[in-house]
Amino acid sequence: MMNSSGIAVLARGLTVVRGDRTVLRGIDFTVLLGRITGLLGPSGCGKSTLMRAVVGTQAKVSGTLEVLGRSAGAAELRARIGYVTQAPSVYDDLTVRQNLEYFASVLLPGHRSRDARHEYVTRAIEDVDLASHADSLAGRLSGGQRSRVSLAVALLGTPEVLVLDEPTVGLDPVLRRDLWDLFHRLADERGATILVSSHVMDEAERCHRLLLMRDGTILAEDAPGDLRTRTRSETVEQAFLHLVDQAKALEENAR
Ligand SMILES: Nc1ncnc2c1ncn2[C@@H]1O[C@H](COP(=O)(O)OP(=O)(O)OP(=O)(O)O)[C@@H](O)[C@H]1O
Repeated sequence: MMNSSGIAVLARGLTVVRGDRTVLRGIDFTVLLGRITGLLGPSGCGKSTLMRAVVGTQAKVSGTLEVLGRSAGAAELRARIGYVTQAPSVYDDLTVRQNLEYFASVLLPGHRSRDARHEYVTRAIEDVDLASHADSLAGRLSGGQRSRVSLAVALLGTPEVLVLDEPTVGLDPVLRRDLWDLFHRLADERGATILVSSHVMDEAERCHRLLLMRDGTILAEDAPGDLRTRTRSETVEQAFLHLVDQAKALEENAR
């Protein structure tokens, strides 16, 4: 469902404390509807924490965080957001289809939903290109295939927003390319909004927009091309390093 603002996620002064650390430090950003936004930054900078806040599973969140015009974590958002964590959550002793049928029955309970469930399951399996493994036990799949089962679970019920935490880690180049093609199909054909994290900078070029993070802050929010032009860099990686150096210089001057 579109809203008139064109904004899927809006954060203002978003702060998250984990243990005794302030992991997100009063950050502002927006994620646009129907676009692929890449969340990039080094390990430990707060990408997963930001995603958990967006899907509403993170404690100690303060500031403004709205998703599809509602407060993040609101019960009515649950069916409208698909979330894939870094650890694939699939049952090894069930087949691919059984895994999806189980999650579909949680999403759409009751015998009246049986036909819709069947359609969702079949479509999700096809989306992630696992039709030939639909009857294989999840425990016998490769790592990449298991992560695609997790992605299929997130695609059930055609959510408007997909939050994907490093979905391409450990995948070979062909599978990575296929997954990115799928993300673009989901955005172009279904109007899905995708927030996807990665610490591989070459994946940045595949996104419509980028949020570059460093140490709990947003360094830049821009389209890859604009970011390269603005920083006079040839690659997003160089742009990122340029912005890190700039931020460090500012910090030192402020001391
Ligand atoms: N349960 C926790 N308690 C306290 N601090 C935590 C907890 N979980 C994570 N952190 C800290 O929060 C910071 C951000 O972690 P987060 O997982 O969001 O980073 P990330 O950018 O997703 O990293 P990666 O790319 O390695 O997954 C890290 O410095 C981490 O040590």
